[in-house]
Amino acid sequence: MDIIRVKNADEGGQKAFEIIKNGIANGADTFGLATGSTPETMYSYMVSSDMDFSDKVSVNLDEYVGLDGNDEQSYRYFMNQHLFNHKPFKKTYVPDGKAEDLDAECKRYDDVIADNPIDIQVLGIGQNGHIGFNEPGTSFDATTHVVELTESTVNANKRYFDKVEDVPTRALTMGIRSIMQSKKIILMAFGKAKADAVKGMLEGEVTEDLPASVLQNHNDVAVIIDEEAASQL
Ligand SMILES: N[C@@H]1[C@@H](O)[C@H](O)[C@@H](COP(=O)(O)O)O[C@@H]1O
Repeated sequence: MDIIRVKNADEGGQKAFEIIKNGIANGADTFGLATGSTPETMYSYMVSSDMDFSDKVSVNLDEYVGLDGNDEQSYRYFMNQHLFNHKPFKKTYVPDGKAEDLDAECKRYDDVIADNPIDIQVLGIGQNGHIGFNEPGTSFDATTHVVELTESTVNANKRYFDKVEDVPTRALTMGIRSIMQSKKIILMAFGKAKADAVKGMLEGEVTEDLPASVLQNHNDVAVIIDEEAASQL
């Protein structure tokens, strides 16, 4: 893994943006995208650039079950606000959290991923080492599936909701197997709360107990970490 140490989230977002830019110069046209506070600076750099993404495709990692794209807490809404409303893409995919048949939606999303192989996948990391919404214990062979979120994840994400009871307890997520099929992966982690997960991911054993550790088995990963996230290394 290529470990890129930066001062803060702003510099990290800039580095990630440069990797995206170089990727595009080398033919990348399908991007696996992530939500959360971590990639926000990268999206800002994309939005304020003069780049055109109108022939690019995006495939997002995950969505809360029960939230519709107009809901301000949905990941579809987040993506529209932070990127797509400013920089239109040719096509943007996010799992449908309101699908009546969630199993069928998982199958449909696997077809989307198969039809749009990801050139560059952007990831954040949860405090417990989750990627996307693949919580500890998820099989490395998983494809798109419905997950019951752990208490740690619900608590970490409650800051976006009025009260903790409003945080959905289930989500649809791309599986680890699909994430690992991306040609290139950029994982960003900023802040002290991520330090233990970052240490486990980089220095621990490869184990389903810490999903991000699977990235040790991928041959093209850039890990962008700030000083606080690197503080346990
Ligand atoms: N499903 C998302 C992940 O994709 C994200 O990496 C994680 C960390 O979020 P943040 O970047 O806000 O710390 O939160 C959520 O669980």
